[in-house]
Amino acid sequence: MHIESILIQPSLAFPAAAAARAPDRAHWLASCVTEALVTEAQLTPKPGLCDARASGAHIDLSLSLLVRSARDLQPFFQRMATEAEGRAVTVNLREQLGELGRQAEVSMLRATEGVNTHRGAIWALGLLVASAGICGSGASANRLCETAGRLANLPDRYAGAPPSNGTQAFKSYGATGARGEAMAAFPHVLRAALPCLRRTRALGGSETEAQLDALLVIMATLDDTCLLHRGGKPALLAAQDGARQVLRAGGTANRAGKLYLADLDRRLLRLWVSPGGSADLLAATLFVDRLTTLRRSEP
Ligand SMILES: CC(C)(COP(=O)(O)OP(=O)(O)OC[C@H]1O[C@@H](n2cnc3c(N)ncnc32)[C@H](O[C@H]2O[C@H](COP(=O)(O)OP(=O)(O)OP(=O)(O)O)[C@@H](O)[C@H]2O)[C@@H]1O)[C@@H](O)C(=O)NCCC(=O)NCCS
Ligand SMILES: Nc1ncnc2[nH]cnc12
Repeated sequence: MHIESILIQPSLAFPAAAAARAPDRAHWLASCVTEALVTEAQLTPKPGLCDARASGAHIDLSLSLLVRSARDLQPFFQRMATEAEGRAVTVNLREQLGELGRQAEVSMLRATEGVNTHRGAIWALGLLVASAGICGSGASANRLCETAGRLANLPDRYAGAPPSNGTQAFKSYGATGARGEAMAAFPHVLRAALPCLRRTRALGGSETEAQLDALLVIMATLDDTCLLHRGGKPALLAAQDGARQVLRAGGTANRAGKLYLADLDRRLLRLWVSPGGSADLLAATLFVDRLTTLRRSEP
């Protein structure tokens, strides 16, 4: 291949020095993000969300669209990991990641013909994949979330402040949404979902049951702006109460828990609301779990 044609390839458009440092690890990290997003999308039956059965409380979503979106985003996550590799947590890095995040959002909307499939996931998993680049292999879940939180707390001069569901949810309900969760170092991932995922597995539950329980434990306390902006406080409370009811019944590995889960799904569909932020945080949990339990497979 001629040198000029290499230089204009989009996948090589980022700093050559950074790309040369650890392309294999960045590629692997990005493939773990995609795997986490696809696993979340395929997980069935999720309450109110799009899954392998149906579109949930969405007219414009499908499992194949979520999978396409997850695959489309992989090169952006790889660039975020490459960019962060071995760097310190600085405003400069935060702004570079913000630019990549905005480019990823544009690409997602192009790939899905305007459907917002993964805006929250780009934010949460973008910060976490960058954190994995900064921390290097072998970092604990605690360190990964704490480093991602430090990045989220830094200002990004170029972010702009377009009106969004998040800003509206903050004005109306004081909910800090996706920003607040990241700035607090992902407490729903670290202290709720990850322990829950591992507990259900340890108790002999199936992988599906463990992932569903992890989703429900997030839903039980998260101020999910997707629920708030479509259904207000009643939708948020219905989702939180319903999730707690399943967990109190012993989770989805139990018969009663399964029945309450089906009940919750019906309630959310009746209200026509969907916990999209909780779905993103489940994907974030699966990513952190993958990085902290299968270290031997890291390049
Ligand atoms: C910093 C941003 C996240 C700002 O975004 P925004 O101001 O909109 O903030 P939030 O609403 O709080 O969150 C954005 C998305 O995050 C998900 N989410 C919601 N609540 C939480 C929560 N408590 N914790 C974590 N994550 C949360 C959620 O994403 C999912 O839902 C989306 C689908 O929603 P839906 O309502 O169906 O569709 P819409 O089209 O939005 O609604 P309609 O109006 O059509 O009804 C789907 O995307 C899921 O992913 C929230 O939507 C961030 O966006 C930002 O600044 N980005 C720039 C890039 C950047 O800086 N990146 C940094 C490095 S990676
Ligand atoms: N499975 C899903 N259904 C609806 N919205 C989502 N956002 C992220 N994952 C989702």
